[in-house]
Amino acid sequence: MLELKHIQKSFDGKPVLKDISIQVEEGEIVSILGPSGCGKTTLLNLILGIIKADSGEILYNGEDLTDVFMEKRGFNIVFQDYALFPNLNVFKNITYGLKNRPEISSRKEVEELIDLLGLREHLDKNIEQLSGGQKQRVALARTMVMKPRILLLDEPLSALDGVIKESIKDRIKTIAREYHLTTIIVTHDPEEALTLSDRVLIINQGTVSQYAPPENIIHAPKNEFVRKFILNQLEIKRNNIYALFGNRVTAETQAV
Ligand SMILES: Nc1ncnc2c1ncn2[C@@H]1O[C@H](COP(=O)(O)OP(=O)(O)OP(=O)(O)O)[C@@H](O)[C@H]1O
Repeated sequence: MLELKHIQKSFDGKPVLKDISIQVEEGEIVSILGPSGCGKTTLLNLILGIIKADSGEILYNGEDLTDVFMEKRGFNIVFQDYALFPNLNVFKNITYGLKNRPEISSRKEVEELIDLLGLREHLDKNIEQLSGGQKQRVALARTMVMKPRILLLDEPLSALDGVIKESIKDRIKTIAREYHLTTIIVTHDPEEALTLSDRVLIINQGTVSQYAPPENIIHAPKNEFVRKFILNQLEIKRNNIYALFGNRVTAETQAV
């Protein structure tokens, strides 16, 4: 279990995270959701260990990681821009981290992951020959072969659309379930957070606005912010679509 206790972080004297306390169970998928600039990426970086909190504690299975360096925490992140090596092919990108630490994953485990993520037919390709969704899957595979204790994803679906988005969403869920991997995802999209996660952390003004399973957020929003920011956004999306096409669909349906 990952525990954050009273995390505070300011930049240049301006508080970004004022008091964040949450617990993430082993194998859980948690989304961090909130408006632009609310501190989502900052919180992810604090968990990863790239930056340090001003105060508060980070514990993993009871071990205090607050002052432990990033490399020693054993967490791993897939960055928003994937950060793949353009001069290496897909297979070499996936296995890059194993060069110095081959004991982490066996050849069989690497092969299983390649199949799970549907990458077998792309192994010899260069990175620039891949679509956004394929790059995303390579980035996921590259991170997964290193067997992180926690998988961190920064806006993993933001560059993807439609069917590809749904398929990556399913693969993230499958990986989290199959590997019983604690997964923490930053997103600004309420639909993504609510459909992908076991629990959603909603941050507003540096504090936890609500931290609950998606069904609770939908059926029992804890405050005005959750109602307005999260649920209204979904309602507006829906209404926009129906305002555009609702009548026409009905007319055509009736004509048939
Ligand atoms: N290294 C830094 N130095 C100074 N200010 C920073 C730094 N990193 C983040 N900030 C500030 O902290 C605030 C939160 O940034 P953060 O990137 O965590 O927000 P976010 O919720 O991920 O935003 P977005 O959804 O737009 O990506 C912003 O006001 C940002 O300008």
